[in-house]
Amino acid sequence: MDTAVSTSNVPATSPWLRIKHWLTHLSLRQVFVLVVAVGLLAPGVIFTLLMLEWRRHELTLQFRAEQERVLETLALGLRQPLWDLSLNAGQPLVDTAMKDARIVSVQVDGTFPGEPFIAVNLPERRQGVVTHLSRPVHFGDQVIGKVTITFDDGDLRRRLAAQGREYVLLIGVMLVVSLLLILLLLDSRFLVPLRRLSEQARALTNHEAPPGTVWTREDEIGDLGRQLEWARGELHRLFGELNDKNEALEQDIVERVQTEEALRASEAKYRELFISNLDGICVVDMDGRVQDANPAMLALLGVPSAALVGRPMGQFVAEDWRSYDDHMMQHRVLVDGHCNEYEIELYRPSAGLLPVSAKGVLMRDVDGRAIGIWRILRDLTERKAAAQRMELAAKVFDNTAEAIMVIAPDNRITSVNRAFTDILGYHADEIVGQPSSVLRDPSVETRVYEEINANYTNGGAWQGEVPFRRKSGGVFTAWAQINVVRDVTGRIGDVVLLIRDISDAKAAQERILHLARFDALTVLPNRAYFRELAEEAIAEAHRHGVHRALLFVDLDHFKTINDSLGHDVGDQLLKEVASRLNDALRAGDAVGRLGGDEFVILLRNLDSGEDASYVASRVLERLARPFVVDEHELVVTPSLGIALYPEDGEDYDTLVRNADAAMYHAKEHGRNTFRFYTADMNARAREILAVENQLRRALERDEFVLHYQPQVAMSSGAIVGVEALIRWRHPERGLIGPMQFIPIAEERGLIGDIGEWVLREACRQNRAWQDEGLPPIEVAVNLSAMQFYRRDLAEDITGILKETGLDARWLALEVTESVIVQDVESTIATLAALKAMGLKLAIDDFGTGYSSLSYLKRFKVDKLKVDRSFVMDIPGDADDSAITRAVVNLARNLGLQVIAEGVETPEQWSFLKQEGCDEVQGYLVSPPLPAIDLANRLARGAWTLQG
Ligand SMILES: Nc1nc2c(ncn2[C@@H]2O[C@@H]3COP(=O)(O)O[C@H]4[C@@H](O)[C@H](n5cnc6c(=O)[nH]c(N)nc65)O[C@@H]4COP(=O)(O)O[C@H]3[C@H]2O)c(=O)[nH]1
Repeated sequence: MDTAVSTSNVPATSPWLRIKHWLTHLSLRQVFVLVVAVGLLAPGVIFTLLMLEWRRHELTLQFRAEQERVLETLALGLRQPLWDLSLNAGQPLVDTAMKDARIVSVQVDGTFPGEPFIAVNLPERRQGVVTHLSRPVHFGDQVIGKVTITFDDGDLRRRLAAQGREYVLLIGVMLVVSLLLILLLLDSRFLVPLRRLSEQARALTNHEAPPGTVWTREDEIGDLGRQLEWARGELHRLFGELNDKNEALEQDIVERVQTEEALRASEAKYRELFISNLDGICVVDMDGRVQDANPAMLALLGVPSAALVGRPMGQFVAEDWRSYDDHMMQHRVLVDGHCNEYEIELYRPSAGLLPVSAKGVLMRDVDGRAIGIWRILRDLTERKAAAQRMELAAKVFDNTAEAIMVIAPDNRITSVNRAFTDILGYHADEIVGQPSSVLRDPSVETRVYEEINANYTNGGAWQGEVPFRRKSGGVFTAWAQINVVRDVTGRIGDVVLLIRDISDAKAAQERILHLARFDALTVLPNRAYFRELAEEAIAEAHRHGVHRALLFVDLDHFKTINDSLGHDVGDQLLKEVASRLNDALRAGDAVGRLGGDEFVILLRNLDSGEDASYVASRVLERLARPFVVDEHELVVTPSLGIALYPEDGEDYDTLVRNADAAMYHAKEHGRNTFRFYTADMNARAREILAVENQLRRALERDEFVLHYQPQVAMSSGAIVGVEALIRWRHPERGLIGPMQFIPIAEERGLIGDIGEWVLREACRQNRAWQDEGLPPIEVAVNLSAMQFYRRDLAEDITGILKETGLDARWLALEVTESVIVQDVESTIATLAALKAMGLKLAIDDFGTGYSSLSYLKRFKVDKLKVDRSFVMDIPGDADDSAITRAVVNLARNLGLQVIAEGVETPEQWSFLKQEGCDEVQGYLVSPPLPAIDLANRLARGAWTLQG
């Protein structure tokens, strides 16, 4: 750097100085190259020049000799030709000489004047310096001519130049080889070691890490290197030691500073701890005087620092506790170095006593000598209040009526109250520590409990019904309120369960639900619930594309039984019917009660409509057997209507409506049967409804009229009685027969009033005929089941007879066989009562019902009426003839009269007469006639079979 500066200051004027400056800045390698180059080049050049000069001289001499020799030769050779002046002889000699390229010209002159004898000149050979040499030609002693040769030294010069180039090349090669060898030597012997020395020296100056240089050479450089390496190693070691000492010193200083800082921080921290501690802390000396107190202690005692510091601590301990506190300090703290927490009361000058927990720790100096006591006091007011609350909570826990159970996070039961042991039957010792799962109802899927667990774990609280298992194994449903207690970090701690046994409430709820769904009497699904079931089944059928059937079941004449035998009997009967209906069904089918005597059956397993008819038949069959209720043997037949899903309706209401219509149809067709719904039934159902409405007003409007059909004695042909048959003079439809409205009136409960009207009118008319002076006859009146089973039937009839003035013996009552067998015992009693009044009694439609012959004997009837259905086909039909014959014989054997109805032909008449029938009634004698016509007929006298 300094050199460079000085370089720039060198005046550029002096070339010598510039060269000197340049030389001083050359590197060692450059200097060596320069020295070797100059050292080798200068002698080489001088040697070359000397050699060249020597060579030129030698070649010049050699050239001169050759010139002399050529000249001599030619002069000798031309002596004769010149003498002879023979050009032919001289010319070849000259030409031979001219073959030498260095000869430019040859001229042979004779001594005679004129032209040279021979002259040959080749000027183009002239390239260098030319030399003219001449020699006389002697012949003997005579000079006869002269030979002159011109020589060119171009060849000589060329040879000299070539020689020079060879020398230069030789010297160049020598120089390069020498330089290379020298540089190689220089590099390996000097420059590389020097560089290493230089690096060593640099490492030495920079106190760098030891390079680990090893010098093996034994020359001066190696020696120097080793010395340097040793010096560097020593220096490094010394620096290392210095550094270590330095670092140790620094570390020492840092540690000391840190210790001081830590001490300061610790002091500050402990001071802060002391100041900010919520517990009252004070330092008392060995005399018990307060040295220092934290704000909490001042607050605890309610005094300022000045009032406490320097005062004996004992002054602030309640008198009662002073000696105890003193004892703890003297015998615990001073002896053991500390004491456990104990309770005392502080005396606060301005606020009275305060319960505190106290603690003491002995303070020692560095030599372990006791120098004071740390006194730590904690307000116990809150803790005591909490303890009281805990005590209260424990009392509540123990005395509450609900079972309480606490479950730890590991699902083990940690505590239970008394109610728990009462309700679940476990003693606390038995259940505490057990997993809560022991209380699970084993029949309930674990999943249910897992869901409950998840609910309260996620929500923090949950309440609902949980099934539990008592120790006894019994299970019950409890209403559980579950609360999760979390710690301050939000982690789930204990789980508290309040368990209330709701089995009773649940049972009550189930009963209510049952009541809401099931008919209380028959325990069948009620109207609403059956609808639910049916709608469900319909929806299911809709989904699966299958069939269903709805059967509407109505009991024939149930109202009669209910009204006559009382509701208790009716209820019992319905229960029995329900039970038999249930029995008639297959699994999966259902029966419900719509109300009264109406039942519905839902058939689920249905392949076709035929299946429904099988079930309907089975129902008919099951209900056909008499029911025994309270000693009454009752026969109840049902009428069934069947509607199919989806053909007859796609919803429940439509299906019920259509099944109902079909049921009416069944009733119209003689009851105790079933009918499938057909589209026109609804029209019929509407018509029935219309009829019912009109019927209700028909009595008021006096639209009924009685026709009378004569009954004649077969023996005499005399009219012995008439059957009163009702007709309805409908304002629009004209005269309507009883079959079109009596079943409806019976079904809708209208028959009572109508029947009473018929009775009254028939009695009135009969009395009127008698009053007219016509021969007295019996008037037979049909009694519906409902009328027949009315409790006050006898009373009513007595009243009517009295009212109309008809003697009882002129009134006959016809009751169908199916009615009287409904309740045999009642029938017997009723018939006896009627009989006692002096009335005549006939069993209508005899042979169609199921009357047992034993009953027949007990029924005090006067007459059996062979049903028209048998009479119709006699005498042609053997069966009907046999039945008719049997009935006639039976009547005779029992001492009863027998009358055949529906007699239309003389053959029937003859047959009946032959069999011994007493009376006949039928178109053969007369159709039913208005009263006036009948009177005329009566007046005409006896009827005889024409022809
Ligand atoms: N084919 C045919 N029929 C004959 C012949 N002789 C009479 N009849 C009909 O047979 C029915 C006889 O009455 P029933 O068997 O008591 O059957 C009666 C009876 O059960 C009921 N009925 C009629 N009036 C009353 C009534 O005032 N009260 C009650 N409860 N039922 C009545 O209506 C049923 C039908 O009465 P009606 O239509 O008047 O039909 C009458 C009568 O017109 C005959 O030779 N051939």
